[in-house]
Amino acid sequence: MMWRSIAGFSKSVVTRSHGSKRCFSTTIPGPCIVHKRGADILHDPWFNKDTGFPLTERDRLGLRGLLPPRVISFEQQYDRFIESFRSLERNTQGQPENVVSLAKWRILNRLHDRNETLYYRVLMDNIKDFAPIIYTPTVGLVCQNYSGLYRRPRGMYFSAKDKGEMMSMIYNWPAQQVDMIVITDGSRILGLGDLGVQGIGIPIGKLDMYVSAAGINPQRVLPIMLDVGTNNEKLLQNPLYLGLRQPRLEGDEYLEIIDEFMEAAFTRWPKAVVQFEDFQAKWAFETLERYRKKFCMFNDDVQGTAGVALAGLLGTVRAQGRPLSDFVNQKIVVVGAGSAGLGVTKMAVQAVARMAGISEIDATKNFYLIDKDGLVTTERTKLDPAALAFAKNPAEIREGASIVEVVKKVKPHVLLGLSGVGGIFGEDVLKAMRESDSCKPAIFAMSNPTTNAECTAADAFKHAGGNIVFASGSPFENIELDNGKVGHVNQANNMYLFPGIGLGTLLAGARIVTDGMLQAASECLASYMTDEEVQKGILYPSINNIRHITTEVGAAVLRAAVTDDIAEGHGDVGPKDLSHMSKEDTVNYITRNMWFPIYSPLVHEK
Ligand SMILES: NC(=O)c1ccc[n+]([C@@H]2O[C@H](COP(=O)([O-])OP(=O)(O)OC[C@H]3O[C@@H](n4cnc5c(N)ncnc54)[C@H](O)[C@@H]3O)[C@@H](O)[C@H]2O)c1
Ligand SMILES: O=C(O)C[C@H](O)C(=O)O
Ligand SMILES: [Mg+2]
Repeated sequence: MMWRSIAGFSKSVVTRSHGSKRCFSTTIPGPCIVHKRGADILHDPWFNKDTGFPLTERDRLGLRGLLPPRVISFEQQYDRFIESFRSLERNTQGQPENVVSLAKWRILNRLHDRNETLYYRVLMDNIKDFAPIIYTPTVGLVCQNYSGLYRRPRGMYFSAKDKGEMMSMIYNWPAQQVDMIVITDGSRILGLGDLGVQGIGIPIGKLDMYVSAAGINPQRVLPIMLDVGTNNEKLLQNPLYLGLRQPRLEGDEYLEIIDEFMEAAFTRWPKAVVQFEDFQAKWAFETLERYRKKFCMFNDDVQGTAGVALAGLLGTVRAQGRPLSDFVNQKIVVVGAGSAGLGVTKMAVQAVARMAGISEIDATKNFYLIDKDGLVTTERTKLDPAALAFAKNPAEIREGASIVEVVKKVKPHVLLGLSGVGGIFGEDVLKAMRESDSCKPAIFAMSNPTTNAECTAADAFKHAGGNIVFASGSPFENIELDNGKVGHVNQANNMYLFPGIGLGTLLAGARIVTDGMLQAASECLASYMTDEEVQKGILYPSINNIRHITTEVGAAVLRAAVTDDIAEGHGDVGPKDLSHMSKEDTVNYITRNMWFPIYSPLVHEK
């Protein structure tokens, strides 16, 4: 059931990702063993080639007569799909944006359901156009409407009703091997809140990025929905809602379910990597602490986001023309003290402490944390213990001060939003950033999807000025400035790190994901951009380069796992082999192990 990775072929693919031109190699891929015949193959998206089955293969697999006679090449199938996508774009012009976005998602999803090889090929080669559909922002809309959009199952569902059954249920998954699992409980889907079982769209979208960016074999990915109920009244009232119609489990009842799932998953696939995604803050932190030393897992919202944000923050120092060591003097206001905001603040404070050789307590001096009740100070009652470390002295600025008050008083170098509240960086806040102590103030509106971004790119450049550095979690177009220059829009999204973290961890055979591995990932991303690019305000690579940056991040993560002495090797490659690899060898090893979508000859085996 397993497709071999195509040694020697994918390397050219990784470097090729610098451009957007597609190419179809003539390299002959290794065979793929299939245990079914006839129509069963046509109905299995892992093996299906649609009209692309060569005649000899049709004979061997019992497909003769089940397809129209003409054999269509992969290239022709590709072109045909792209043409139907473009024609959909033309035909839906002028229709409401949500309608168009969902229509585009549907056409891609249908291909995903039918022919995975072609799906991933069009996704990879057109990632800039298609990521906003299978990932943020459209994936948010899809989750909101999932019960209505649902046609076919994808991934696995473990519900509170499955208690005691999970160890056997996990064997219902048809693939022998699973490398990457992305799990959610649907409690905080992007900035859209509790979407219950409908949050399954997020693990699916994240794993699509794993396949396209990290070359994880799509037969070895597993999206998981842990349905412990929902507190979303609208969903509970919706007769079409597909999840458990009960309030969310809390406390030990909740933890017992997730413990059982983790035990089951790692019993069947001891070498898998599990990514936690879009859990509400309290469970994001609690599960991370509970499992990070026991299982090979990480939390993308807490740790992936932190690494991406830190890379961007270091980029803003370079963009100001200052040495990186000046990071310790940057004043940073973080709006949003949840799983993402706290993760970012913690990692950035640790970086300051390291660079300045000071304690983490002293390193918090230049950080200001704001939540829904305003500036967090030591005067705050009922403060989340994780936020306490960053609470200010109210003598400096009053408890609960608003964003605009803090910005006016602090004149920060960076204003970073992870609040989930759309438009919260209003005109007054953005205009106040003009008084920043930085020559290139940075505004990071990182909340997703687009409607939940703290401000739009256009508003940021209009009100805060053309000299800002801007980044958002969901994509915006670059802005044409009045002076004829371009206001560059960066996408500060954890997609630049999580695929590489997962890939490096997997190929290292790391037992756990250490802070050293996460730091290496962030540093790799930070140093990826050239000085020339950062001077122009370009802090992150183009999404067209995501496969290349992911390879580099994967190599950095793998090497950090070796340094931390937790790499146990992968397949035939043992820990000794890993430790003897040079940086270049590591990149080559990673590249060789990345899956690439191309039709392999199918060989039937009983
Ligand atoms: N760009 C990325 O890569 C990325 C990564 C992770 C999360 N996010 C986005 O960040 C957002 C938050 O995610 P989270 O997991 O931290 O959520 P969360 O629910 O854990 O935290 C939200 C925080 O925002 C605060 N908040 C709410 N309303 C506020 C207001 N009016 N003013 C100031 N603060 C307010 C809350 O008090 C809380 O501290 C979501 O929109 C998510 O999509 C983006
Ligand atoms: O999913 C994304 O686009 C980023 C992030 O994980 C989020 O929760 O917003
Ligand atoms: Mg997330």
